[in-house]
Amino acid sequence: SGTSRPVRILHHVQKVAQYGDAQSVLSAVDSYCSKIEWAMNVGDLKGQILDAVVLETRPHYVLELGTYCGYSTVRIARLLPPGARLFSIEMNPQYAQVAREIIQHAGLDAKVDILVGCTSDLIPQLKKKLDIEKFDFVFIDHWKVSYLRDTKLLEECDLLRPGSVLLADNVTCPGAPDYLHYMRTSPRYESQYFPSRLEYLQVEDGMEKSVFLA
Ligand SMILES: Oc1cc(-c2ccc(F)cc2)cc2cncnc12
Ligand SMILES: [Mg+2]
Repeated sequence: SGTSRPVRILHHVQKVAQYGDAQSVLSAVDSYCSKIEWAMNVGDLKGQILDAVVLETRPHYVLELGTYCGYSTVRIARLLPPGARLFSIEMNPQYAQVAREIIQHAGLDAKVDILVGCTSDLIPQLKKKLDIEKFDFVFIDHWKVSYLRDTKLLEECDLLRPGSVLLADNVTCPGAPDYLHYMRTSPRYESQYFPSRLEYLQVEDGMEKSVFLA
């Protein structure tokens, strides 16, 4: 097949979703990935947990680790007040380009910056590059082996404040056992598990919400 899966998703969004309507973009991705071909978007079921945590947190500065096609980026950005900013890190340049076009189709490109590179390289540069002090909300959804390393990097780079909320996808499937153990035993976090299902399937998955204490 000539195109990639993310490009096929983008073409479907551009064909069926209303320009400037974030909800129609989310619905287009979810219908394509539940009926035509599976893709690793957070999906609508876990997406409702993400929505609830974002609304409860009311973040001004948001960091996302792992953009893919931008589904969760749109999901989060559509709930942010004017002036709030979302920075999303994606290491695959093709994914990043598809995400930019899906986010633009949703009319949310003014709130979102996609940074292409490896989280371990970019996280230490964020304070200087973005002139940001701390992140109020972090959505972790990239490679599971990097969850714990990157969380410790956020701490070391002083990018979290008391009350910062971290929400991690896929802590059950594919799983992030070292991250879960750290979050559930560290005195620096208050952690809570939200059981759910893997996107578009009946497989068990879940999200871990962790509040940084100090
Ligand atoms: O939500 C996700 C799901 C899966 C995944 C893949 C294969 C499988 F069999 C089960 C689950 C992989 C991911 C990688 N990065 C971010 N999110 C992901
Ligand atoms: Mg995921």
